[in-house]
Amino acid sequence: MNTTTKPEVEFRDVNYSADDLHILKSITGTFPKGKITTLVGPSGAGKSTLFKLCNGLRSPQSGEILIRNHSINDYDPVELRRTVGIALQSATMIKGSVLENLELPLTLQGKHIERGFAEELLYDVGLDGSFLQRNAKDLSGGQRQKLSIARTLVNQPKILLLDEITSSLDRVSQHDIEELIEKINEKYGTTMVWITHNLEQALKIGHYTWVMMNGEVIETGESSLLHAPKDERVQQFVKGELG
Ligand SMILES: Nc1ncnc2c1ncn2[C@@H]1O[C@H](COP(=O)(O)OP(=O)(O)OP(=O)(O)O)[C@@H](O)[C@H]1O
Repeated sequence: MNTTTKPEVEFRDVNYSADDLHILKSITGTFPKGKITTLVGPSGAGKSTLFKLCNGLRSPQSGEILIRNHSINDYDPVELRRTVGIALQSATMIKGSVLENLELPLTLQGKHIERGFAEELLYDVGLDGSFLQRNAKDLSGGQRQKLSIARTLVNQPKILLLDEITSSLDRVSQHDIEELIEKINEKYGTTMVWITHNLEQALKIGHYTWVMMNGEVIETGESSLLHAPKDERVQQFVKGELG
């Protein structure tokens, strides 16, 4: 990895256990600032758990996590949630309009969204302003995912965690989402970390890649590492011989 790239998130020997299970083992590494890092690995490798550590939903038993050069422990929970946004495969919506769903992060703070900002966010994800009054439950899967991404942008996060956001979408919607993530990354300089099972997507979208297995980080570097991994287990994984 290019050593001149600044880390936006840094893990120093991080260990996490739950129910006597050692889920994350001595995680050390960085997600570089302003770049898209893809996180790949077999099912159960610990990828989603790593995300939960990044946004404070879980705390490690040992080690240190730095977010923008500050210990995660120094952030108050609201500030951390604003700094680190997360979008999930499920793109869960509340009952109501697109507008009500979009402004949810502000409603929770007792505020409303300004119309112009709402329209800009929809524009960023390829939806026009006429969507605002539509019922969120009538959106297609791809549109719902776009709205979910727009909603994470309301707080203007510096870091965006994307957990399998295209896995349940058809190829066209998948491609749409990939393009808009690249666009958002360029427009706002948002640091992105994207968990994906799709290695083709990881190669296409990621500037960097982390490969995780059994709670460990096995290989990291520029995404092209997936063409010629050094580690034998990663070689097997990219050939589809592991989960
Ligand atoms: N609270 C918990 N208690 C016990 N085990 C847990 C808990 N949370 C996660 N695990 C286990 O930790 C391991 C890692 O889970 P995690 O969801 O992070 O993997 P993943 O790499 O995201 O998998 P997938 O690609 O299938 O989503 C799994 O074996 C899971 O069952």
